[in-house]
Amino acid sequence: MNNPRFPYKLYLVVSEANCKLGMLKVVEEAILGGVDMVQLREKHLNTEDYLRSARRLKTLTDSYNIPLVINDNLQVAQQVNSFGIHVGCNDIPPTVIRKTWHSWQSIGYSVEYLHQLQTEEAATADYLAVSPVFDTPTKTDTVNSWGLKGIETIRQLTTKPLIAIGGIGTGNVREVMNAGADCIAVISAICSAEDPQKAAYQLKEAIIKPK
Ligand SMILES: Cc1ncc(COP(=O)(O)OP(=O)(O)O)c(N)n1
Ligand SMILES: Cc1ncsc1CCOP(=O)(O)O
Ligand SMILES: [Mg+2]
Repeated sequence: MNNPRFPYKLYLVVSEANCKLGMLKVVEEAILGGVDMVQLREKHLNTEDYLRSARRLKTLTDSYNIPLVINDNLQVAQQVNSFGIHVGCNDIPPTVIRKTWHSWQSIGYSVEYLHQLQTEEAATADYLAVSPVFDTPTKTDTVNSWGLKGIETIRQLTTKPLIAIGGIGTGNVREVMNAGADCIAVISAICSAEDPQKAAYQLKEAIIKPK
């Protein structure tokens, strides 16, 4: 499905720890391979170190005109003037972020429970993440794996852009898109690849060329 409000198809989520080849190298290669949105997700850094890392990454993503999203930390997101912020059920609510966030800045919100779709928080978000689609060792503090049926259900209940995340790779990306996702977000499929550019290219091809 092509959504003019959300043109991004392949969304890379990174942290220094997840990128054995080095985060900046992985991100640059992934952009060259076709990634069109990047999120910095550092779960264990203090705000000062998170900000330092975010500034370095923003310089790189800006040089390719690729939007940068900051996970969880509004202070870091504001200080680097990021394109977006991504939050979940246990983070700062989208309605609170919206009060200080520029209208052009994007808010992503993870959907872990169906009832979230009826909330002001989901209504305020610019896009929703179906989180996680499949079980993944990369994030284990999850409540429910939606599966393909879950994407189909959520697709019928909202017109917001849907990002699918969790356990997605070249082997299942097409069925995830066919179930109704607008965009695929990955960590290990690119960050753990020996050749991140090739991995990104293959994912993007599978996303944009339906078979
Ligand atoms: C694109 C995207 N989707 C989902 C998540 C998960 O967010 P959250 O539920 O807040 O969990 P943490 O990432 O903070 O552990 C995400 N980060 N990005
Ligand atoms: C951050 C996040 N949110 C839901 S699943 C997940 C991890 C996705 O990692 P992978 O692509 O390696 O399964
Ligand atoms: Mg979070």
